Amino acid sequence: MNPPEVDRVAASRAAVAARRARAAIKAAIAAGERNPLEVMRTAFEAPLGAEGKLRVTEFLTSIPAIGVTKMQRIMEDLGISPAKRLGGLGKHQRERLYDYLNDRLSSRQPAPAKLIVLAGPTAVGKGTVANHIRENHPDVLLSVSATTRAPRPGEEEGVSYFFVDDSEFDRMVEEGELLEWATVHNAHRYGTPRGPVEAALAAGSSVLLEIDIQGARSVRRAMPEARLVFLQPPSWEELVRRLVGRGTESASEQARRLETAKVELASVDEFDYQVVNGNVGEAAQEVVDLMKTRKAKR
Ligand SMILES: Nc1nc2c(ncn2[C@@H]2O[C@H](COP(=O)(O)OP(=O)(O)O)[C@@H](O)[C@H]2O)c(=O)[nH]1
Ligand SMILES: Nc1ncnc2c1ncn2[C@@H]1O[C@H](COP(=O)(O)OP(=O)(O)O)[C@@H](O)[C@H]1O
Repeated sequence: MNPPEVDRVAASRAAVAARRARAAIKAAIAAGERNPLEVMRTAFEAPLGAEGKLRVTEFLTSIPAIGVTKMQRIMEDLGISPAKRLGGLGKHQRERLYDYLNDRLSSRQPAPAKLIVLAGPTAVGKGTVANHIRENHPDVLLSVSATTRAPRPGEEEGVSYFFVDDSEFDRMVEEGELLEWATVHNAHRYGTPRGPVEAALAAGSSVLLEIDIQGARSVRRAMPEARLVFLQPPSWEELVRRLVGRGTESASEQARRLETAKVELASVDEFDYQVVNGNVGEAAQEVVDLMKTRKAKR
């Protein structure tokens, strides 16, 4: 071998060894054998060592409680670019990341959630579970949405929804009165009035939003402390049965909603909790428990 080739071989061996060292650190974090905070301290002291060369993205996802979605959110919240390595973080980024993980890892039990978003596919029973909570847990504020759709028989203004026309909805959007809003099922606009939610939270009450998945994503951006609950059907067949059994949509609309439901079911990983709506009372209790008790994340 001539000298440049020797250099290349040595360099590629060093690269393989470095990759192995990083993989070993990640495996040790994942197995609980190394404390992520200690790994960070080592990285900051020796930015060119194996710990320092770990990408922040791979470091975070090796921590058992953090999946890819959560990692992306942390990176976004802390303003860290995905290319960064632990050793390459600036002083403020180091402090923010360290404090974030320190808080998260040292409080073994999360605080009760005050703001819960209940979302899930069409006809899974979101409205039914929310109604059960309204009737049995009067201390929980159920946000009343504004909508541009017409009232159905039996629906009450200000209880089921605030029924507004397009121009009033435009005004609410323009004046920032909505915490989030979305066009649902390609048909009508729905939005969460900001005032009552903020007032209830300020007074220390628990608030439940029963909204669609786009809305859940918007609330997460606007209020990162919100916990997102995905209501699951016991099975796909049962979801179809509920949609057809409700009988409020035409056959073609049912088919369209079921197509959307497939996409919606695939978004479950974005949520903090899953609750299966087998029995309405039990599902409602599970949701309420998230607000009232210190319950471990699942
Ligand atoms: N983003 C958003 N979605 C909402 C809001 N209020 C209701 N929704 C959603 O709008 C969808 C349609 O609700 P509705 O017209 O009552 O018909 P449903 O499909 O029979 O429940 C449901 O998925 C609700 O979760 C809201 O304020 N914001
Ligand atoms: N746990 C449950 N078991 C059986 N049927 C249910 C259950 N929850 C809801 N349903 C029924 O399923 C249908 C859809 O429920 P709904 O609350 O309107 O769904 P969503 O608000 O998610 O669109 C309704 O006919 C409702 O009575």
